[in-house]
Amino acid sequence: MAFSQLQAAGKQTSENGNSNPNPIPLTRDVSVNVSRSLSSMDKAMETSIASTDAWRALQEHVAEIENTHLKDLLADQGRCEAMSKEDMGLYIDFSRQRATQDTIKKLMDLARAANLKEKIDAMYAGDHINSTEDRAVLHVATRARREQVICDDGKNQVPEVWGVLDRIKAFSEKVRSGEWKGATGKPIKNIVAIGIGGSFLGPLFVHTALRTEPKAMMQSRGRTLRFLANVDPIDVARALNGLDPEETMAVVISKTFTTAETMLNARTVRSWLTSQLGEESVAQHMVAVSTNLKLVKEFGIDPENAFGFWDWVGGRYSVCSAVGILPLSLQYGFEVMEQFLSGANAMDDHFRETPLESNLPVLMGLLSVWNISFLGYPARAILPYCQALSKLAPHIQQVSMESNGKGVDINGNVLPFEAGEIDFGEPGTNGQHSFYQLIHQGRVVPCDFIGIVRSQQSVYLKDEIVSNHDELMCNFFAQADALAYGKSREELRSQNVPDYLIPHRSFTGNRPSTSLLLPELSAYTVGQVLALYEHQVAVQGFVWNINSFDQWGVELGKVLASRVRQMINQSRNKHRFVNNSDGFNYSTTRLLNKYLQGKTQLLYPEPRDVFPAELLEHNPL
Ligand SMILES: O=P(O)(O)OC[C@H]1O[C@H](O)[C@H](O)[C@@H](O)[C@@H]1O
Repeated sequence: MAFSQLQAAGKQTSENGNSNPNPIPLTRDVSVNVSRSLSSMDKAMETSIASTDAWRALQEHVAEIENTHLKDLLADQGRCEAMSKEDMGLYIDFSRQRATQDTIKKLMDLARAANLKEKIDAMYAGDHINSTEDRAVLHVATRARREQVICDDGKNQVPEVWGVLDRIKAFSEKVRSGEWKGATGKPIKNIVAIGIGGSFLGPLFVHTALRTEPKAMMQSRGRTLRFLANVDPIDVARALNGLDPEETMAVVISKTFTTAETMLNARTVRSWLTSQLGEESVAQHMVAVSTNLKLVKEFGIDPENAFGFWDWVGGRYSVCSAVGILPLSLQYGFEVMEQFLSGANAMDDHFRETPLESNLPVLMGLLSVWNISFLGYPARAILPYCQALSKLAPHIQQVSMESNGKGVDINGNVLPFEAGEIDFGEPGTNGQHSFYQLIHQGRVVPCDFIGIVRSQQSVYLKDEIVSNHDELMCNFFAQADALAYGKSREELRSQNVPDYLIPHRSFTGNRPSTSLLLPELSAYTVGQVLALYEHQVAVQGFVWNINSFDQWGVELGKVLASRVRQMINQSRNKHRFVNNSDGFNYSTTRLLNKYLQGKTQLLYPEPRDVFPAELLEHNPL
């Protein structure tokens, strides 16, 4: 079946009917949107997954689930066994989700109604499922084994992928061994990776995950990897502070090589380098990763020092391409990064080959659709009990929210329900002392608890009854049960809690979570976790029938920022403030003028060619 036919998912089984037994308004209230014509809404409903029998069966099933409590569901051992899965060393326990085996069966029907399997196959087959940009979605090819065949437009992409990986291996070994010399003959010890969004968050997540992993740690001894993402000059100062330009290499990472923030940061760092090492130093001190090698060359970076990737890799899915593998290989060595790629590849195989019923990303994806679209829980907390995973949530935020934060389906019809998920998270136990209060007694936020069996670092003090890592993991086990079971008023009474405190100290429980247990946090398992979450997000999007691989929503702000940029430039050059004829609304005009007035009172530096290195010297951080 062609992908365009798959997109009409749900039509086959559609029987119109608008009854929603759910007390929560899970479909959009279309009556308030006057700009939306009835016929377009009808069309949207007709083609939507929400019009299928499978969707309606789940809506009706909500009432049954509302009559259950997790403390009872957890007493059913058969259910718990059926709802725990283990594969590739990963153990995932879904038994604390507000779902029964019947729910899973109904979700499988939904997956079939959405043509989920066919859509997964279409992705691997290189169909242009990113239809608004007419692109294939093949990040799985960036971690394919050498002998795999993954085609775009009939051409196997894997040899090109390995062509770049082989170059990264050779280049990183040259730099790490000291054979590659900086402009003054010193070896390169520090890497500053300049990039934002997908050209930053994935690499930062993996870097943070590996910093304390024993093998990676050994490989990175004496080396520094820093990231420069924000266009804020404060971020420049923090990224460069204390680095010796003679020993520093900047890796400019940008899929498009046009992103305003990245390009200004790249020019700023170039100026920092050349002001101290001379114009010619760019050749030894700046390299690039991009799909736009023409612009890389125009920027002044030697094409020999540029590492390409392809338009079939979405920015937020690009960490396994040169975007992540180049800076991370420079820091940890290519061998470590190859392990990471293998882990992601293993999860890719699992996703493609495992029947839906035991497919980990599919189950995670379907259960999150259940939580969001049926139970009415739009948020999810990602809670790793592992400090090394502290940048997982920020990365998944982009993967998930930029992918599925959409208002129309893949055919452009307004969605009759809210898609997307609000993701956030912090490592445990830090989060417990911050936002868990809300999760325990306020809003219901389904949680992903992630625990590790063998910690990257081991501390066991002599007089303690458990090791430090055991202490951390006690919380991993306890929190999931606290959310599920809660604490009843009767229990509190039996503990002689005074009456007036009982409402404050009781917990409803029945709050869903998933527990994920990894044997260890190695480069390999980091790759597995990455791909698990990427595919979960794809599953959600495939079921909602949206295009998870474009991101038009980020454009409007960029266009408006460029108008403001022109205005500020004019105001600086012509020493004037904004007036009514400049085309800004009243509020923005006032805000801009407040800003410009404030700036005139400052001793503002004149534009200059070189980065004011003395700023760093005078302001040690
Ligand atoms: O890699 P670049 O082309 O510089 O893009 C960086 C980022 O730009 C935009 O914000 C997009 O929404 C992101 O998806 C992308 O990752």
